Amino acid sequence: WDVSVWDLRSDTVTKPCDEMRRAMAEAVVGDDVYEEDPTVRELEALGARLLGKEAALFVASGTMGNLIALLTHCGRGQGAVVGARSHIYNYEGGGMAALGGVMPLVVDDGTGLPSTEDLLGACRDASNVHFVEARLLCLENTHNASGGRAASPEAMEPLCALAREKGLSVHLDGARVFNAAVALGVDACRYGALVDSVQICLSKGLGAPVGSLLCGDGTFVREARKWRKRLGGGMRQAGVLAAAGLVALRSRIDRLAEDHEKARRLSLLLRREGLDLLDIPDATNMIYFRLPRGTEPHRFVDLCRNEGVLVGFPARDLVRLVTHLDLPEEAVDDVARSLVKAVRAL
Ligand SMILES: Cc1ncc(COP(=O)(O)O)c(CN[C@H](C(=O)O)[C@H](C)O)c1O
Repeated sequence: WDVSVWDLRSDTVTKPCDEMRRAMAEAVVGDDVYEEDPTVRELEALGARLLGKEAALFVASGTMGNLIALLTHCGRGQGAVVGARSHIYNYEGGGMAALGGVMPLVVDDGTGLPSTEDLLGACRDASNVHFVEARLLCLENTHNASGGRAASPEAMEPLCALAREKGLSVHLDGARVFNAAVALGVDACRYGALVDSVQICLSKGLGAPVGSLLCGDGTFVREARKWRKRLGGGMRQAGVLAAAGLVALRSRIDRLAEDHEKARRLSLLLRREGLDLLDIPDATNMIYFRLPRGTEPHRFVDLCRNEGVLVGFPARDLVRLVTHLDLPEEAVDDVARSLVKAVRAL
């Protein structure tokens, strides 16, 4: 592995392998706006099957998949219940408001999932002219800001049942749902069965260069396809990209356990050297650790880069490390040594 720098900023940095590049070059393609690209159709069918949904739509990114779900489920002035620390609420440019006029109804998701009490509190009496009508509950699994924490289907079930009882649809931001499924040893279908729509990323731990799938029932996906077109997301010969996604879904799901093992081992090594790691229940491929108070983030990032490691900074004194398939197991010890050296140099 002749790599000068190990990139642990995110699992979004994974690059397509030779197998994907061959599949991309050889992909049979057609015009996907006419729904005639056979490789896109095959990818959508496989994604839907893996999540136990009727249909799926290939989209350019996880953000686009989540946005299309919000626009399909909610009308202008209606509310989507979102976690205060969720990606949808914090890192998608406010698309739900900017493009959909959808009102975020923010609840605490400190443990990765909101409580049923907070969900109930967000579902206010829509007949009262003062209140926003909640139409959608958005969940995130694994939960990024909680450290890539995986939630079990059992943990999600009461929220989904209450949402249904209150007449809300449920969307799962499943950018890393396969990390959750693999970490907890459950079939991803069990998550799909709990929700009305689920967005899965092909371009993170699964290693495809581009894209996500938005899965749901046929009616939902037909409406979502219309929203994708309105957003300019209708793609022509996208089978070139979908071919990589097929390799990802066919052969990169189970190996996510390797990324989780790398994160476990790296955590052990960093803890042993006294770094202040956050305890993450049901951890997957992420590590968060605190820096000494008052550390200038950019100084630490530079120190790490000088030691050959790129790190992420989700909050002022919090460092995030994400393991992935482009970080080999044998590099973990080097990464640990480099990070400890950078902390010691602060
Ligand atoms: C839970 C979740 N849902 C959606 C997305 C958006 O996916 P993309 O739009 O980047 O494909 C992300 C990306 N997360 C990225 C990362 O973790 O490095 C950054 C923060 O945007 C995500 O973590």
